[in-house]
Amino acid sequence: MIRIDSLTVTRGERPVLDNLSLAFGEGGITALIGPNGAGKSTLLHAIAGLLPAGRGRVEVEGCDMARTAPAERARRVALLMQNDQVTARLTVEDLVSFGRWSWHRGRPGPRDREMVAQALAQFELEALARRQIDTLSGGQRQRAFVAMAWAQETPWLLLDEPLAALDPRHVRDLMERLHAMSRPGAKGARSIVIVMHDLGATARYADRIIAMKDGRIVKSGPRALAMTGGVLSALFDTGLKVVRVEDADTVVPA
Ligand SMILES: Nc1ncnc2c1ncn2[C@@H]1O[C@H](COP(=O)(O)OP(=O)(O)OP(=O)(O)O)[C@@H](O)[C@H]1O
Repeated sequence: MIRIDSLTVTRGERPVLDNLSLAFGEGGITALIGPNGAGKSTLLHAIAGLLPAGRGRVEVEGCDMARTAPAERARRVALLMQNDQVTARLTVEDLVSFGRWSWHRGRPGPRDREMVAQALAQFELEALARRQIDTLSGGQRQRAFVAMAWAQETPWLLLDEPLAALDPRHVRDLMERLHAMSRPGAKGARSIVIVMHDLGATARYADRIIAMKDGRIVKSGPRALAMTGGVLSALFDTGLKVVRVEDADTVVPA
């Protein structure tokens, strides 16, 4: 369970998260949606415990994240930040191995090697394992970062716009994979919170949405109920509607 109580985060003069309260349970994909500057990334950072303790409280499975040591936090949530970059010369395998740091602290064991191998397989990176990160395409690099977060083996996976550099096939492949691994009861199931701008993918794959605007929650709940044309149109200040095409929902201009 993630529980957020009266959370206010101020940058400069104004609150970017404004007295926000919210709770949601394990399992499935929770999509954070909303216009640029709504506060989605800030909320993800707050859940990961990366903001200084301020007004309000964020708990992940009963743990007050702003007051928990980094290594402890890193066993509860893995955060993939937006536009994560590496400047060092690293291979894909090296990068994915970083996901295991909180477990081995510099002395990788068999479990660490097994999880890195699984991560490379899960995200179709085996053929790229020895390539330097800075020689990859944007989409390949993005997959390598998601694999690193996955290898951290946390119950919660927080992903900030992981679809940004992906072509349609890789959007579908990644979302299918995340969807499968977030099913309650799946082997090693993860609960996934994901910032998404792709409303079509949100309509198709999210189980739950949290719609944010101006640092507040406009609507949250099961996707099928909360993600309506009315909510989306008000959220993005443009006419949008949810329609069913073949077996899945998608979003089109109203
Ligand atoms: N370090 C900072 N200093 C000042 N303002 C900041 C800082 N970080 C974020 N903000 C402001 O906080 C607000 C929320 O930013 P945030 O990145 O959380 O939004 P977002 O919903 O993730 O946006 P986007 O969809 O564009 O990524 C924005 O107005 C942003 O300019």
